[in-house]
Amino acid sequence: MSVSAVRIPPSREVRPALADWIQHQRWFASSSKHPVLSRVGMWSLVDHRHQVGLETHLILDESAATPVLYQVPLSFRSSTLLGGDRALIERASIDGKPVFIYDGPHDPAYTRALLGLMLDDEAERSDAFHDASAEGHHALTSSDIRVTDSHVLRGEQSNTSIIYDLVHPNGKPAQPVICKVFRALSNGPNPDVVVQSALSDAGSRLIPRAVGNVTGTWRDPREASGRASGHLAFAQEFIPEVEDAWRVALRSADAGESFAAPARALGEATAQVHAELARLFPVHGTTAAEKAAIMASMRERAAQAVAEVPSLAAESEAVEQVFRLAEETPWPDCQRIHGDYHLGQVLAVPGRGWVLLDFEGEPMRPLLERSEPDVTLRDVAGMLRSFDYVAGTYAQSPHAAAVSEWAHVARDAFLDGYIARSGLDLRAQRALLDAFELDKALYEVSYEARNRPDWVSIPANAIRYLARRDRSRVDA
Ligand SMILES: Nc1ncnc2c1ncn2[C@@H]1O[C@H](COP(=O)(O)OP(=O)(O)O)[C@@H](O)[C@H]1O
Ligand SMILES: O=P(O)(O)O[C@H]1O[C@H](CO)[C@@H](O[C@H]2O[C@H](CO)[C@@H](O)[C@H](O)[C@H]2O)[C@H](O)[C@H]1O
Repeated sequence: MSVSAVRIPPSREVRPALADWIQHQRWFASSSKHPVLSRVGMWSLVDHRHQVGLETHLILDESAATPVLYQVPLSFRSSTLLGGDRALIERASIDGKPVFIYDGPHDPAYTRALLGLMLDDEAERSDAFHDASAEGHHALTSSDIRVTDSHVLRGEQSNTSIIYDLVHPNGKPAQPVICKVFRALSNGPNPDVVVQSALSDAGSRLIPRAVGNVTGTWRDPREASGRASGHLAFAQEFIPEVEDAWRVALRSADAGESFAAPARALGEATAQVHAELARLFPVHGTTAAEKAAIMASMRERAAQAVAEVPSLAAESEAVEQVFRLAEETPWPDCQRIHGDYHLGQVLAVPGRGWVLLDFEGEPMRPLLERSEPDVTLRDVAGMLRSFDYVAGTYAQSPHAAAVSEWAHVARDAFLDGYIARSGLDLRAQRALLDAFELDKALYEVSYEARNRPDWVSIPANAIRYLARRDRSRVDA
């Protein structure tokens, strides 16, 4: 029986079962026990068999000081989805008929329609009441493919990623695709899509090939104009059975192996991506206003970190001294960068080397700010912090001292690789690099306090060290 005609009635109300389900999702950011939810938009996709209703609801949560808008794709079936028990949100009765409502990314009808929207450049509009639309765009290099299977990527994720198994029209297996469905929506282009699509269209092998994306416009009570537009989903080549650099590094540190060669290669890859970004996007001398804004943001983060971990107040003067030194040195140019660069954002791909992911920037920054040109040293500093995190992870183990040395060697090798490929003498920019590294550790204190309180000591200890380290040495 077809349920494609079934619609949740056009009200702003969110059904109680859906409200309850949303609160338990990993991507639901609010810590409030009483979210204030309303439906502000919706669009439908067309199931190619016309048997499943596919609606994407835009649900606003106003329980926090800053309201958050979520993208919630749902599928409506007249009978149960085989193997879909864990994705069932509600068993409802609409217009006297039984309807099974599922989390869309787990329903093959939704995943197929979503990829089709991108590859066929289709557009979907909702009615006047729901006032939203979605449009698919295929990438330059996308090819003719057919979906054979799909599943949701497991693990801790702030968005929801769908992995597709695909075949070419002749039945031969095609490279699988991963499609990230952005959950928290903001006005403006998403840097993850913009930056990686540009790199991919230019033929870069240092990021996964782009396949397509979905953009949308919607009514948005958070905007002064009442409307917003931005990216809703992004599909890329999926590189199966690979590990990220964080896992590779942890294993290497645990085994007591030197990470010098991989870290050097990572430094080279990082410099290469920065060079490609400088070719594809504008580069300009950092203005006094940009410098002032970055320094102000560093001081804001320092205050925030002290608010999270009051004992860090003892470091405030030393932190300020690092910032003052940074202000006095000449600054390099501004350009597009990764923005939240760490070992978890890099894949180790046999035969291809390091491949960078997730150019979305720091999740705790507003989206529009994350698309602004920045100093490449921010990425370099992010990765230096990540090597320190490996050491921090083993801080209580019997071989803590050896892992600390492991991290020191890895940091130095990473800088060597970056310098060799970029031709920039990073060590001559030590004062500024130190400030960016301290800034990242300050950000991490707030990030960990909110997300993984057990980890706070890693960046907090780093702040104590970085604020007071001997600056007469030029190594990492
Ligand atoms: N193209 C890809 N190929 C292989 N694995 C990927 C790919 N994209 C993402 N992943 C895996 O998914 C994880 C989450 O992806 P990420 O882009 O960081 O999502 P999020 O922004 O939701 O955290 C990555 O750490 C990686 O393990
Ligand atoms: O990957 P995301 O974009 O969600 O980034 C956030 O989460 C990261 C943790 O998953 C966090 O990274 C911090 O922890 C890493 C180890 O798990 C470490 O390698 C990084 O250096 C450290 O910053 C990241 O800061 C945060 O934005």
